[in-house]
Amino acid sequence: METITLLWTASVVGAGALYWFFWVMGAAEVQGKRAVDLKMGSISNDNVEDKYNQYWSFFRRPKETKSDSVPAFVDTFYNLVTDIYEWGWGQSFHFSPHVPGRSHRDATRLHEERVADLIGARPGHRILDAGCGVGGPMRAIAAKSGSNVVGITINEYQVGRARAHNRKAGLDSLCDVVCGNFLQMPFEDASFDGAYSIEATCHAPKLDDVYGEIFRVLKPGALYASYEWVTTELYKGDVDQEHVEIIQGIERGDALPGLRAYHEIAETAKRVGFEVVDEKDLAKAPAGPWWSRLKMGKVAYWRNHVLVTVLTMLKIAPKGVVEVHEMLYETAGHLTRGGETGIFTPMHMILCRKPII
Ligand SMILES: C=C(CC[C@@H](C)[C@H]1CC[C@H]2C3=CC[C@H]4[C@H](C)[C@@H](O)CC[C@]4(C)[C@H]3CC[C@]12C)C(C)C
Ligand SMILES: C[S@@+](CC[C@H](N)C(=O)[O-])C[C@H]1O[C@@H](n2cnc3c(N)ncnc32)[C@H](O)[C@@H]1O
Repeated sequence: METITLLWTASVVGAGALYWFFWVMGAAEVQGKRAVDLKMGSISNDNVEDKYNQYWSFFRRPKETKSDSVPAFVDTFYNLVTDIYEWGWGQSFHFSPHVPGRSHRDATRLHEERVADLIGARPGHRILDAGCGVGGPMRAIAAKSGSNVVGITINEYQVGRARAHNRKAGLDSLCDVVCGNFLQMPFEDASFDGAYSIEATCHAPKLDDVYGEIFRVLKPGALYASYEWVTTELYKGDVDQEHVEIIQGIERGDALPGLRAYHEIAETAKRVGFEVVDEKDLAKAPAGPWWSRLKMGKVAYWRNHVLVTVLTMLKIAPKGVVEVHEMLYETAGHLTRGGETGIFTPMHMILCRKPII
């Protein structure tokens, strides 16, 4: 083959490989975010480093002084991670039990639809999603049940993303999103027919405050279901240093003011006035391991790391993305260990009813 032909073939193959690496392999498994569109939420590019440092300074403060600043710290966290989550995970920011023979997308949807069944959502109902992210669960629940879902998130950037996804999915007549704090919600008393939260109330410094607010806005007789992040009965923090390190790693990488123990969930629900209808760790057998999706990805993580590094060097992605991506990679390790040891679950399900007085 002539040199010119060789060079020509090499450059075509090289360009094809680069295209595949960045755009095909690097695309989210769900349509939406691509690596080239990564942003840091509503943080301007010059402020990313400061915000990232501000995020870490939270963990250096004594526990008592942290409480008031939690919503702002959680908001900063979601500015930093929302796009990376969407790009590398999808529009639903939660785990689900692995279902043999089904895709991650199906397993995610089934886990969300279970909530609609638990709370008996149906057409005409107004349902609250406390901590809605970019709305993956809200769309699945509205589509399955025909109910109207109102989501609340502390992060303004997520509101924009969620509304855009709702429109694109043709579900904006059923799904609404507001920016606000679920510890002080801008909703009338007794104005919802049902409520749920998926892996969100773990961000509340005091669970009583968010459960109390949800209790207030529900109509008497209405149901509330939640998937909670908790330590299980296997957690032995007083005698096992590895347990402590895993749990602290999860807290640091997921903006948590402090993980709760599984028994605190029903205690809190009863304290604010709910009747507990059911409670179950959905991660327990026969459920497939929720953490397997995190483990499968060594090559994917490496590819993503190369991608964010190159995109940052080219100034396509903002400075700071690499650091945030590294933090998430480490967190994935802690979450996986939490799952393997059985000391942590992200799906401690509780179903409660507001009594009819
Ligand atoms: C409920 C919460 C979030 C749970 C999960 C949706 C996220 C927890 C850890 C995240 C990730 C870890 C590793 C990332 C990887 C390095 C990157 O290349 C692609 C994205 C990740 C897989 C990312 C995706 C979302 C998580 C699984 C908390 C915050 C209460
Ligand atoms: C891990 S995400 C889960 C999102 C969604 N439930 C899902 O499964 O896709 C947690 C969500 O809780 C929201 N959140 C955390 N603290 C909040 C607060 N004080 N008020 C309102 N939303 C909050 C975050 O903004 C984020 O949207």
